[in-house]
Amino acid sequence: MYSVTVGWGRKRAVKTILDGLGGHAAPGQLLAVMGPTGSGKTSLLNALAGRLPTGGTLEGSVTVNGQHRGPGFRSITAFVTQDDVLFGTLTVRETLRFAAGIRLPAAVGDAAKAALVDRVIQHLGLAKSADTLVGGGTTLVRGVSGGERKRTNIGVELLSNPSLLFLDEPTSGLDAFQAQNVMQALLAVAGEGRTVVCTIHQPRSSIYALFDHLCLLSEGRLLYFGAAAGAAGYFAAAGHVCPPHHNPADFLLDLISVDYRFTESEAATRERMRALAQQFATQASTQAQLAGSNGAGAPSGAAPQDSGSSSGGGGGMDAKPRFANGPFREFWLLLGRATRQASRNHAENIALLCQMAVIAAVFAWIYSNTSPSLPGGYQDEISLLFLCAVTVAMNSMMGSLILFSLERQVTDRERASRAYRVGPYYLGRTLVLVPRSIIQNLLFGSVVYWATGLNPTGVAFVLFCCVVICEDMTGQALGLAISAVVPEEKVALAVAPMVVIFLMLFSGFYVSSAAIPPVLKWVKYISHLYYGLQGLAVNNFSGRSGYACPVGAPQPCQLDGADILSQLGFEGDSVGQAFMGLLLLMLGYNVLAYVCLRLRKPRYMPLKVAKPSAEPLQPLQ
Ligand SMILES: Nc1ncnc2c1ncn2[C@@H]1O[C@H](COP(=O)(O)OP(=O)(O)OP(=O)(O)O)[C@@H](O)[C@H]1O
Repeated sequence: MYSVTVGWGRKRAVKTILDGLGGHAAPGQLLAVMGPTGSGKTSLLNALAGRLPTGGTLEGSVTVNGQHRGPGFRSITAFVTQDDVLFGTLTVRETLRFAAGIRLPAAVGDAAKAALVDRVIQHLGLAKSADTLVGGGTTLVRGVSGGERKRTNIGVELLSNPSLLFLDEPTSGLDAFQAQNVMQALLAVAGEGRTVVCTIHQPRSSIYALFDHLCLLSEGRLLYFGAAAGAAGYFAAAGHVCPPHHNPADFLLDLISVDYRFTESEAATRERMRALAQQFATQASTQAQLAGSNGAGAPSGAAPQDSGSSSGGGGGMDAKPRFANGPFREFWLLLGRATRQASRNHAENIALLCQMAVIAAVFAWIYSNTSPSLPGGYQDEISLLFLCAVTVAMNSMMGSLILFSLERQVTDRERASRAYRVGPYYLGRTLVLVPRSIIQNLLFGSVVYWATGLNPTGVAFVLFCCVVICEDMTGQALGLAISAVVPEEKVALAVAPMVVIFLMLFSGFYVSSAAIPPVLKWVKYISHLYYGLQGLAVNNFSGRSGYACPVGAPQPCQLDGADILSQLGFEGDSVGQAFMGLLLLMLGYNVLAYVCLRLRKPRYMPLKVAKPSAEPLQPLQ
């Protein structure tokens, strides 16, 4: 039984999603879980695979080869989610090669892994599109067809050689022909001796004919569990005859769907459902008694069970190591994948470079006439430095936040399959951002710096570029930390600008240090904008003189760099201090992001074992 609590306050109630289900799946067979929308198919599949999200109660017993689901269960099963979460910038072969590399131990050897990938490609009918980019998702690349993407997704999971394969709606979103191809591929997978369990909503008749067994659900109750070919006969015996030349799947779904259009029709269909559920429970119980009296064991339809043997794939449930490879190997593989992704994302790379170049050109144009000798000219320089610091801070933070939010679906799926550790992924992904950060900011600095009146020495230019690069990398780390702390992408995107505005306030530009309330003085120490502006200002104004005073000041009047730094609250500071602050913040934000990512691992609901020794319900024949 699976139930959740819904509603708030007085409207709080317990909702039963699955009730009194039982079943058995055998190796070499394809079991389809079918039912109308909302009948509990996905919940049942997740419950069997141990992937129900936390928040609710799950009671029952799930056994594999007579043993309760234990720590080794994950290593012999694979789960294909309804959405094909793959990286669009890798080809089908690269996607599968990566999966083989990361999920199989190094001892298997590269040649054997490549051979295995080729076999999976052949087996799933992907040879024609093996070297085509997967496409779709967040990329603008067209890529392979929906059916090929789905089969690639299945291939990724098959590479871990599972004995038991769960698939949630493998045909959803596919046209009839693609759906047929996918299901035929699954039949071939089952033919290797694996147990395949999939949910399906409305299969065409040729797909229905591929199922060995059928589990029919309606409103969380079992209405039929047995040979798919025998379902029509079973319901005909109960007075519900499938018309000739009719798709049995359509007939069954019409029969077991609740008609919500009118109160009367809803009551009538619910009553029919109750009677069908009752009839099946009686039939299953009679069959169990007969089997018991024949000495074949006593199947029970009361507890949710699934018993899949494991002759076809990875063997028994002996606990394997948590990860197939060591952290160094994971790091290299993940770094390789991230590098490929970054280098293939041409449109994004060009857009980012153009963005920085255009902003830099606008700054250069607007500030090209500023001069220290003009009254208040130093204020223009401060504004320009502040704008540079804000642009870099904002750009880097939003960029990394969006990037990691978009990748999250794939990484969550990979982490749920225990493909790799967080550390190697995090390190590989962030290292790949470094060259981009350097190129972008060198371009930005080169356009802005020499066109405006900033400190015209080579050393000052190099330091300017180093400060913006460091600030950029710190901003990236902050973006990652926000995306890790706030798991919901849209909320994270709303939080990020607020954080920037908050940090901007304490950067030293809008409010001088002296005016900030003492209780908030510490905020500047966690602001990369503060250190960015500090580094840029100290680099620009230190050792310079001859700045004209603002209009209105008693003339003649001149300021030197130290006076201006003092106005900004940076008197006595050095560029080294700014670098140190940025490096420490970068480290701190990265540690925060890493820890949050680790803590935010996918969590699933534990199973309360209700009937430990019950025999699984055998399918009706
Ligand atoms: N965590 C939850 N909290 C509240 N209700 C839930 C929860 N999980 C599932 N449900 C409800 O349980 C019912 C079954 O959901 P489930 O997703 O398993 O159905 P389904 O048959 O897979 O549907 P579909 O074919 O539309 O994907 C639905 O009414 C759903 O709204």
